[in-house]
Amino acid sequence: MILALSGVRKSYTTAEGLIEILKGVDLQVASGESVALTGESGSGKSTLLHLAACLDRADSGSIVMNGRDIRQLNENECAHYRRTQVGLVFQQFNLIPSLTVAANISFHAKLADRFDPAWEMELIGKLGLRDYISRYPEQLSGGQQQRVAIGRTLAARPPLILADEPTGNLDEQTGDRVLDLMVSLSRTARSALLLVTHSARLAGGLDRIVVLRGGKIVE
Ligand SMILES: Nc1ncnc2c1ncn2[C@@H]1O[C@H](COP(=O)(O)OP(=O)(O)OP(=O)(O)O)[C@@H](O)[C@H]1O
Repeated sequence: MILALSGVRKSYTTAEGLIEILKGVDLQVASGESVALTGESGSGKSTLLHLAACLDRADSGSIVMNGRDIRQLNENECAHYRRTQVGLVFQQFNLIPSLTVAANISFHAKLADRFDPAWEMELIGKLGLRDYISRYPEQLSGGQQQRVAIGRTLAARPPLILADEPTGNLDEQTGDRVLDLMVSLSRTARSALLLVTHSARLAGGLDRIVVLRGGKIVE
C-alpha cells in the first residue's frame, strides 16, 4: 500500500461556525494503482487531496504514505515529502515564469534527484511539446501549459500523483485529451494516481472509482 488514510477528519471554522467536511475518511491506494475520486461539488475532494499532499493538516486520523504518517511531519519534512514523494497537478499550473519549458519540466526531477534525460525526452515527445521547449510559459496556450505542468510532475516519477482535475480554463476536448495523456503516462512511470474528476468516462478508465459522500468514502 502506498497511501493509507484512516479515520481522517477535517473541519473548517467559518463565519457560520464550525463545518465538518471530512468525517472519518478511510481510503487506501496500492502502489501503481489509479483511483478516481468523485463526489458532489463541496463534498471535500480538494480538501482530501490537500491533506494527502501535506499542504494542510487533518484534525485527526492517520495519513500513511510509504509507511510514514505524514501527520507527524514538521514544516521542513512536509516540504521534503512534497519534493520527493508526491507529484501535484492542480488547477493552477504554477509554472516558473523565468524558466523555459525544458527547464520547468526538469526542475522537480532535479530537486528530487531523479533527473533522467532519456525519460524527459520521451515525455516531451509524448506530450507534444518538442516544438516549445525553448519557450517561456507566458508564450504558451493554457492546454500547452497544462501539458508542461504534467511533464514536470511525471519527470520526477513520484511514487504518488495527486491530481485535481485541472480543467478550469480549458475547453472540454482539450482538457480530456491532456488528462488521458496524464493517466497513460502515470502508468508508464508506474506512479500511483489519485485523480479528482467529474468525468465518468475518464473515471471509468482508471483501476477503481471511489465516491466521497457525507464526509466519508463510499465505494
Ligand atoms: N479554507 C477553508 N475555509 C473554510 N471552508 C472551506 C475552506 N476550504 C474549503 N472549504 C469548504 O469545504 C467544503 C469542501 O471544499 P472542497 O474544495 O474540498 O470540495 P470539492 O469536493 O473539491 O468541491 P469541487 O468539486 O466544487 O471542487 C466546501 O463547502 C468549502 O466551502
